[in-house]
Amino acid sequence: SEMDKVFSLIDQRLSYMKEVAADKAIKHLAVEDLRQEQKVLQKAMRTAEANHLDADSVKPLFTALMETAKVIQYRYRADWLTTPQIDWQPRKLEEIRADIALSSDLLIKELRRRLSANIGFDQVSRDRLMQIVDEPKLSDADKERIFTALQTVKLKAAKLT
Ligand SMILES: C=C(O[C@@H]1C=C(C(=O)O)C=C[C@H]1O)C(=O)O
Repeated sequence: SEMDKVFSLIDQRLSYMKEVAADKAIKHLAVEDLRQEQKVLQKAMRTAEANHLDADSVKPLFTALMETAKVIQYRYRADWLTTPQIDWQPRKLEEIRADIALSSDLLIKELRRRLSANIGFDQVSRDRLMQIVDEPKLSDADKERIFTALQTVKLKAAKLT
């Protein structure tokens, strides 16, 4: 439903991580790419600013999203050490990253819509997040981190002129 849009976009962003992990595993690349993380964070803050959100307030959210993105990748990678099971062809990293960026942009726009309608993140919405973000490699504690970070996102303060 409309109320769950934020959570399904977060789930969508996380759903790309198995494919990212597979491409990196095949190429023997590290999971963590700090240069890319810097880019993702900068872009999220710019997009937030353009969407009337407080740019600094999206930092904890994107930090939590990138942390959980790495958690998922590390867990798949660990599994694949003992039971190699990449019997499919992942897309190139740049292609997957374009999809990830699209999910991030849509998430920010949806956050703006939601906060502008004065809909926040209460206990009921926490339970919805727990249900909708159903990435098998994430624990409830991982999801709880995302929820806590979501609660700090705020609209830009109105300018006093
Ligand atoms: C998803 C990736 O893996 C990690 C997670 C990132 C993210 O969530 O945006 C960015 C860089 C990596 O540290 C990636 O490399 O693109």
